[in-house]
Amino acid sequence: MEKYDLAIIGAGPIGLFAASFANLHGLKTISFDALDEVGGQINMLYPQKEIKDVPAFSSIKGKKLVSNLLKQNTKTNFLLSHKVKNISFSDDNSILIDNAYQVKSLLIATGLGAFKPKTLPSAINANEKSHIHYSMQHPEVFANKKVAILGGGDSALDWALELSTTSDVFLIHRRNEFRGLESSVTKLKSLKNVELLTPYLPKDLHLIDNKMELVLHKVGNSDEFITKDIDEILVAYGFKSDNRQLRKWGIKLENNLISVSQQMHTNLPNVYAVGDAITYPGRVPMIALGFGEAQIAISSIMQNLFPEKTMIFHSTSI
Ligand SMILES: Cc1cc2nc3c(=O)[nH]c(=O)nc-3n(C[C@H](O)[C@H](O)[C@H](O)COP(=O)(O)OP(=O)(O)OC[C@H]3O[C@@H](n4cnc5c(N)ncnc54)[C@H](O)[C@@H]3O)c2cc1C
Repeated sequence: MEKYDLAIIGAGPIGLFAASFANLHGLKTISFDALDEVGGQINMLYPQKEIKDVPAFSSIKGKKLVSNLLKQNTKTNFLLSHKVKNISFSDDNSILIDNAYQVKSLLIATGLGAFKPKTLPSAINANEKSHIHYSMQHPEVFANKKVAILGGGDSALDWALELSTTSDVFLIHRRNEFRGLESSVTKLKSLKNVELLTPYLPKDLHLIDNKMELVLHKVGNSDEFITKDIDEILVAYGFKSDNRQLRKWGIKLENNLISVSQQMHTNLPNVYAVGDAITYPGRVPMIALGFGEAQIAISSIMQNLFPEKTMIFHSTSI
């Protein structure tokens, strides 16, 4: 049985920062994530976005923020592609995770839950699958190609803008209106290498000689179809998140989010929670706010584990 002071479930931005702050306090920490890479929503949804509201950076690319957070984690043991399914409590109040890891404290930083992309409903064979993508983690795959982006929300618009610098883009949405910034739509409409196709839905896909034909059906008009030659498809239909296990673990939820005290403590002994997984009056889903919650949680955990220690936050007082 592996033993740790602290386990963190979720290696999104908030779990990553919590782990590095735990490193600073000398806590032996293990961090789990269901995905095969750290970075949570940033990595999956907007690695190329210039984030402008993280303190001390006038602007920082999502990907860079995640790699900076990872660099601060010199001592964390990361266990990726591991979705935590079970937690149970021993008589000494230690916590068993998936019956293999024994920890003194647990920090839940699972965001809205383990997420999976909403996939294309049409039947797709294995060859075609290799041309269908659900994230922009590797933008180089699309460079100098014809790319169909499916969807009408923020991610579809951001990805279309990003790829318009390197590729020919078809942005395909089932409605005439997009659910995102009007300025992004105006900008996309002005670009020669971007075609907005609305209201269309993908109907069929053929892969012939490594070239794909995407057949589109005009919504509301049963016999109007158009065909586009494309190289890659980027699906931006959003993600399904699953945090059902929280209920199973006995954690008190409010509107499917975890209720916490001001110390980020849940209703269970030695179990804390931070980031988009939690709720309290006035909370907003922002990275900087989650970083502060991580500091509160780790400080509470330190005080709980080592009550005899005086927590020194700064050696000089004012
Ligand atoms: C398109 C978009 C743009 C955004 N832009 C900004 C912005 O500019 N500025 C800003 O401040 N915020 C922004 N946000 C919000 C920000 O991304 C979130 O507030 C932040 O990601 C929350 O971090 P988190 O670590 O709490 O959760 P997440 O990033 O959701 O990470 C949670 C992690 O937990 C893992 N997980 C879940 N369940 C389990 C399990 N059972 N076992 C193992 N692992 C599990 C998941 O796989 C995931 O990696 C944006 C969000 C979106 C969608």
